[in-house]
Formats: sequence, C-alpha cells, structure tokens
Amino acid sequence: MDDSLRKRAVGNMSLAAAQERLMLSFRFSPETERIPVPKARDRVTAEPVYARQSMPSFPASAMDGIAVRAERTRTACPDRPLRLTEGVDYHPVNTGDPLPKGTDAVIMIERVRRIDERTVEIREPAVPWKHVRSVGEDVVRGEMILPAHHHIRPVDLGVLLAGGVTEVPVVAKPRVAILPTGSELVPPGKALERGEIIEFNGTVFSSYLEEWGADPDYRGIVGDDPELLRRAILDAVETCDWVVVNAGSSVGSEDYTRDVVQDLGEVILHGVATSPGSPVLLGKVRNKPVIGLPGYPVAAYLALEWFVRPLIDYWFGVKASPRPRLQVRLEEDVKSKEGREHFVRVSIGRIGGRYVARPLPRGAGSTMSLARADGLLRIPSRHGPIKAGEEMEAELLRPKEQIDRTLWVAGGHDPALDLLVNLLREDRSPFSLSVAGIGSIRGLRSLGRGGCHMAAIHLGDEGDGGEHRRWVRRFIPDKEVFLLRLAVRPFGWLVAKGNPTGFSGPEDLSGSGVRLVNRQEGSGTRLFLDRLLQEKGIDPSTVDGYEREVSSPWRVAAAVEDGSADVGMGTLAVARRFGLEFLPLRKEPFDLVIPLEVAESEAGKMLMDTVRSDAFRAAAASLERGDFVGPANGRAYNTDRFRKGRSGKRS
Ligand SMILES: Nc1nc2c(c(=O)[nH]1)N[C@H]1C(S)=C(S)[C@@H](COP(=O)(O)OP(=O)(O)OC[C@H]3O[C@@H](n4cnc5c(N)ncnc54)[C@H](O)[C@@H]3O)O[C@H]1N2
Ligand code: MOO
Repeated sequence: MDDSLRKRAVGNMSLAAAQERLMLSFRFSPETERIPVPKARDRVTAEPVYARQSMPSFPASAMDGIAVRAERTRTACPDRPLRLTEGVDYHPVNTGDPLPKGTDAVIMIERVRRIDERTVEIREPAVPWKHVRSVGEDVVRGEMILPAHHHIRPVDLGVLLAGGVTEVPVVAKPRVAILPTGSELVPPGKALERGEIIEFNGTVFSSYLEEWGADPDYRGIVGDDPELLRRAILDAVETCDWVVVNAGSSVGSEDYTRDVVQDLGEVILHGVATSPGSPVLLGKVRNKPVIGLPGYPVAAYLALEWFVRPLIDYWFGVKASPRPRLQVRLEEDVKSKEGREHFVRVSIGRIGGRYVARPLPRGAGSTMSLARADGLLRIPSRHGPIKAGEEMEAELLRPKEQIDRTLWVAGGHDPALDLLVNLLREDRSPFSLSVAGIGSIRGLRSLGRGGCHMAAIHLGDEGDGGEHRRWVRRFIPDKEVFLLRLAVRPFGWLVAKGNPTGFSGPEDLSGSGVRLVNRQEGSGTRLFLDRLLQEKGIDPSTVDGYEREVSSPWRVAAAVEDGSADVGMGTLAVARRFGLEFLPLRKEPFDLVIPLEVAESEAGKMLMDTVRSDAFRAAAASLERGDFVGPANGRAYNTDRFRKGRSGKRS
C-alpha cells in the first residue's frame, strides 16, 4: 500500500482550545514605525501620543463680530445703547482671528448696530471671554491625544495634526506569506483545461488580511511537491512574520503540509472539531507561525478568521469587536452531528416582525452561499440537530438595516427575478429583493407559514388560467393574495446541440439509455415531469438519472452541457444561454404570489411598480422570446415612480 494512503485522520480539538493553544505558542515583539499622520488611518499606535502644541495656540474669536474689552461695555442696555469707535473701543474680527491686544470678549455681528463707517452701537454689555476660544480649548500641549494600541480613525488624524504631531508611531504590520498549493491550480484568466481550478483563495486571503490590518505577501502557486513546499516555507519565514499555506492539510495522497512542517519545525496541532474547516494545521517553523488551511473555500475563509485574525489582533494589542447577533427562527431543519461545532450560512429575512433564517447550501466548496449569506449560525458541539421553528442566535454578515429592507421571494427561479433585483437597484430603491430558489411548492408552503414575503411559482400551463389559483388556495387557504405575472416562459426539454440521442419525449426516458438530470422535489419542474411520466404510465424507477437532483435550471443546463446527462427540463432562455437545443412542451406562466399586507407595504408597492415599468416589461418580453437580457443599463433614474407608489391591481 502506498504510504500516503495510510496517513492518519486529522484530530478534533475544540475550536476554542485550538485557538488558545495557538495564542499560547507565540510571543510577538513587533517593531515600531514612524509614519506621516495622513497615512496613518487604520494603523495601530505603538505608544501613547502627546500633543506638541495647543490648539488654538492663541486666544481666537469664535464668532464673526467685534472684539472689545468687556469691562468697557458694562453700561450698555436697551434704554441706553453704547456707541463704540473702531480702533479705540472695538476691532472688527472674523471667526478664528486672533483676539486683538487689549480685548477679552467678542460681540456677534448680529448684536451690533452700525452707525457709520467707524462707529457701532450695542444694547447689552459683553461678557468677559464670551465667544473667545482660549488657548488649548481643543487640544492642550502635553495632553495625551491617543493611547497606545489605539486603532486610528479619520477623526484621530485631525486631532493629531491639530496637536502639532506630524508623524505617529505605529505597530509595524505583520507580513503574512500566502502560499496557495496544488498542481491543479492556475492563475485567474487562463482558459481552463479539464481538472484545472482557478486559484482564488489566495486573493481572498490577501484581501481579508488587509482588511484586518496585516500586510499580505502573495507568493504564487506552489505545486504538489514536498520539496517545493519545503523551499517555499523556508523562503517565506526568511522575510515574513507568519506563513499561511492553503490546502494540502487533509489526508489525501498529495497533502504534504503536515510532514513538511513537522520536518522543518513543530506541528502544534492538526484538526479541529468543526464543520466545515476541520483540517487545519497549526505549526511553528523558526519560531514563526505556519498555518495550514483547508482547500475548500468556505472552510478556508472561516478558518482564516478563527486562527489568523486573533493572531493579528494579538500582534497589535487590540480586540476586534464581535459581529452583531440576532435572534432568528429556523425555517428548515438543520442537521448537525454532536461532537463538532457546525457553522451554517443562512439568509435572514424580517417577516411579520420576526427574523426568519433559511439555511443555505452547506458544502465547504460553496463560495456563492457564503457570498450570499446574511448570517452565520454557530451550532455548539453538544447541540445536535436543529428543528424547523427553533430559535437561535445568528452572527450577522450583513447590517440588520439592510436585512430589514429586503423582500424575500422563495420558490421557483427565473432570470426575470434577477432582472427585478437589478432594476430595484438601478432605480436606487431603498428596498432590495432576495431570492431563494427552493422550488414552487416549497415556496408556497414557506409563504403559508410566514417563512418568506412572497412566493414565485410556475406550476401550470398558460392555457389553464386557474391552475395557479388552485395551488395558492391549497397552500394558503386563509390569506388574501395577489398573483402578479412576471413572464410567460416557453418551457421544454433541454438537449445537447444536434440532439445526439434523438430524444423526442418522455417515452425515451425509460430503457433507451438516455440519461436524465432531474430537479429537486417541490420544484414546479419536478412536478411537471412526474405528471408527464404518470400520463405515459412510466415508472420513475426505470428512468436513468431520475435520482440525480439538481437545484436550479442553470445546473440542469450545465449537466447537459458537460455531457453528464442527455436531457433535462428548463426554459428556452436557459437553453439559449447554454447553447443547447430546446424541444418545447408548454408555455408556463411565472407568477409572484404576494399577500395583501405585503402588496400594500411600501416595499411591495415599489416592487409592483417596477414589475409594471417599461424597462421590466421590455426585458421580460425578450426573456419570453428566449433572448437573455442583462439589466437595463443606462436607463434614466426615475425618482417619480417611487414617490407615487401606486398600489397593485388584484388578480
Ligand atoms: N478521506 C478524507 N478526505 C477528505 C477529508 C477527510 O477527513 N478524509 N476532509 C475533507 C475536508 S473536510 C476538507 S476541508 C478537504 C480539505 O482538503 P485539503 O485542505 O487537502 O485541500 P485540497 O484537497 O487540496 O483542495 C480541496 C478543494 O479546494 C480547492 N482549492 C484548493 N486550493 C484552492 C485555491 N487556492 N483556490 C481555489 N480553490 C482551491 C481544490 O482544488 C479542491 O477542489 O478535504 C476533504 N477530504
Ligand atoms: O472541513 Mo471541510 O471544510 O468541511 O470540507
């Protein structure tokens, strides 16, 4: 047996213990840099900074007016106005001017009546030192402006400069080497050969590290070769403070990070009890941290935050504030095994005054689901699975105010929804739309129990106008709802160009070697297929590929395109986008189901106006013809439509 196949599984220390172990393994003594104040934003002070001069450095007028000696104006009153002569009793001053010698108060110009060129009159006495900024009123020489280990903000630059400081001592940034490893990796932009993967984790790491205050040093892709990795780590520890190695920390035959680190230094620990993100390697080479992160992007970014971010904060001596949290109710069950902490990405919507969370795809490779997530559930290792309806705390990845202003559509998917998302943004709408493609039936069910604002459905044929209404009544019997038509889409079979298997209809799905790619249960497409099979008396278990479920029309098309399936169902627009052949079956309406209270809300009205706009209608019409259109770029920004906020017609 190949030795690498006998590698041990990774360990499972708890995340908290692993973080502590890492922190206890290093002591840092970062250098201090002196940098010009204008460049100091987001840096961290290395020492306290004291004012070198006072601000203001002279008594200054705080208002436009006249400077006087207060004592000389004592007799002024409304009955006996006092006349003052310029150059003798008063001096004109503007805000910020030094107070002329011999004066100690300023009278605002509004309180002064001009008599002639050199004479003014006042009706009340000046109060000594009123409207005068005394020396050091703002910053006083010798005062501490910023303490040590302070994260410098734009306003701090102002007080530093005002206090006569031009250079500020800051903690030098930790230089962090980033070593993406893997012979399958290629730089972005290259035309991909089979098996090649675009290297993007390195860029994401660099960007997070910059955001957290470190200085990333991206050192390029290292192939799967222990000698190359060894040299890359040794080079990196020469010039960098820490090293982050990406991938190769698991137990595959080409995962060398552990052995190389062991050989060059010490493995502190390998493997944490989390999902995703478990194959983490923490090591020490030449007394410097070497951190091996899993290759799968979501696992990698979470683990970067768990292990590298606290090191950065420790280096700078600052404490990052934790993300805001929010109590949410789970829309669906969430599986989680005891003994491991689970991190689950969720979308969050505010529905009927409470926050509802829907779990997003769990795969550690699903970058899109992290990019789209509103929050993160952290399920403790002793918790076990979570049932739909349970409440939990979520960490927010998006501001709550944005979540509050998002309408949530769940159900079937169509490019018309993307169009809506973009039109709302183009129109500078305060509201946005978030789409959960979970299938028409699940969308209706979710709407029925208050799990989303609207459902999107395609469950019928254009010929049968009542079909959608019947579905709605079945799932939402007790709510008044609108049906808003977005499009009528040509729907049919998608096959490769030239229809190589000669597919002609459902009869060909059974026993003829044609491979199907199916949609998930609860989708309108699945329902339609099941009906066709039933009509033809075809047993689904005889259909090759019936069990292969994908979760969107795009994934159906992608499977047909890559040749792993021969046929699937989808719209003409999707077929065109993928260059596939389309065999039409029906024209199906794609409708939004909108409860009355949502339709009458400000957000609902805005959405309905957008659906009725010329821009949407034109774009939707081309979708119906099967032409894919992008967002209507360059369209004039029309505030008027939103101010009017007309309400919708009932369907
Ligand atoms: N038999 C087992 N297999 C695996 C286990 C296990 O316990 N037993 N753990 C799984 C888990 S969990 C994870 S996470 C991954 C981690 O594997 P590696 O860290 O060794 O990463 P790779 O296998 O090299 O890559 C995984 C995946 O990610 C892609 N990748 C890698 N680097 C990049 C990059 N810089 N940019 C973009 N994408 C990248 C890579 O191509 C792979 O597709 O192991 C499981 N397996
Ligand atoms: O720990 Mo891995 O990240 O789940 O796929």
